[in-house]
Amino acid sequence: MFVKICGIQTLEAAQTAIQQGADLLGFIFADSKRYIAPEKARVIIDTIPEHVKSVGVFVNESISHMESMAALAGLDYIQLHGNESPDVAAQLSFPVIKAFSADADKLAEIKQYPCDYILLDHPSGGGTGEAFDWRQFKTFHQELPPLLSCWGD
Ligand SMILES: O=C(O)c1ccccc1N[C@@H]1O[C@H](COP(=O)(O)O)[C@@H](O)[C@H]1O
Repeated sequence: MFVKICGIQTLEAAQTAIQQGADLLGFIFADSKRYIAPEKARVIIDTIPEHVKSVGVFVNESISHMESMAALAGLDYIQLHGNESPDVAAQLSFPVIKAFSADADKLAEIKQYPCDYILLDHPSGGGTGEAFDWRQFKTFHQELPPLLSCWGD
């Protein structure tokens, strides 16, 4: 099991997530009640152990904005959580996690997307905490890059 805990805003939350076995910590740089400024994220990221990786979540931002936020915060991964085209992902200098709405009909589109991880989310979007029926995607991993599944973290 590979676990990502998203919406980290405090050192205490990061430490608790790590103690509970998180592999990835997510920092929200999109419009959200869980937003964190990159400078504040940097302070937290500087304390996390090497085996835990940091992820910055963005929604439909420019490449230059994401690159500079990622450098400022010291991110390991950029998560694209909007309608970013494959070109955007291909131009980023950071490893990419691409979020897709959990829709079995999108398999062909998802397969073409250049990224390191796929993240499946409820069609209502990121940060809603809505669960989807992940059992319908049980066999996806045979055809896709590594898969992260969201259900209200
Ligand atoms: O968490 C947020 O506030 C957020 C805002 C905008 C885009 C993505 C966001 N979070 C990411 O979405 C997934 C799913 O969240 P949830 O299960 O709906 O709470 C979460 O893992 C974050 O990566």
